Amino acid sequence: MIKRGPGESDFTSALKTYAKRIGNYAAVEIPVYASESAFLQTLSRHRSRTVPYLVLLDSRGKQFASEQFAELLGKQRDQGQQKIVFAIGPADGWSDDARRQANLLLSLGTMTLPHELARVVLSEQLYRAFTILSGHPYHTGH
Ligand SMILES: C[S@@+](CC[C@H](N)C(=O)[O-])C[C@H]1O[C@@H](n2cnc3c(N)ncnc32)[C@H](O)[C@@H]1O
Repeated sequence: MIKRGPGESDFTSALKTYAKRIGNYAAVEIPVYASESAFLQTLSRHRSRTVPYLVLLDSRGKQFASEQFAELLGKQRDQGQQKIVFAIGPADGWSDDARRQANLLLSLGTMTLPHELARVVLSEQLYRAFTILSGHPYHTGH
C-alpha cells in the first residue's frame, strides 16, 4: 500500500498504487500537460522517433471487456509496439483534431467521470490487463 502524501487526493494515491504495480510489467510515465495543444506538440516530437500507439480516453469511444482490453495490449506487444500512449482529455473533452490522430478512442463506460477518476480506472484496468496476460490470479473474471 502507498501512503497518501501531503496535499494528495485519494485519486492520486490510488493512481500511484496502480502505477507501481504496472511498473512490474512495463515502464510507466504519467506526465501532465497544460493543454491539449501542448500534449499534441510533445506527441508529434515522439512521432519522429518511434511512433506510439495513441489511445485517447473518451466516453463516446469503444468499450472493451477487461479480457478484450488485455488482448489488445498483448497484440500490440506481440507486434513489437514500443510505446502506447493513453491520454485523458481536458475538461471540455478532446477536439476533433485530437480525435482524428488517435489509433483508438477508448471508453470506460458511457457515463462521464472526473478526469482524476478516469485516470485511476484506466490505471487499474491496465494493471488488470497485465495480470491477465501473465496469468497472475488478480483477475478472476466477472
Ligand atoms: C471531465 S471529462 C470531460 C467531459 C467532457 N465535458 C465531455 O462531455 O466529454 C475529462 C476527460 O476524462 C476522460 N473520461 C471521463 N469519463 C470517461 C469515460 N467514461 N470513458 C473514457 N474517458 C472518460 C476523458 O478523457 C475526458 O476527456
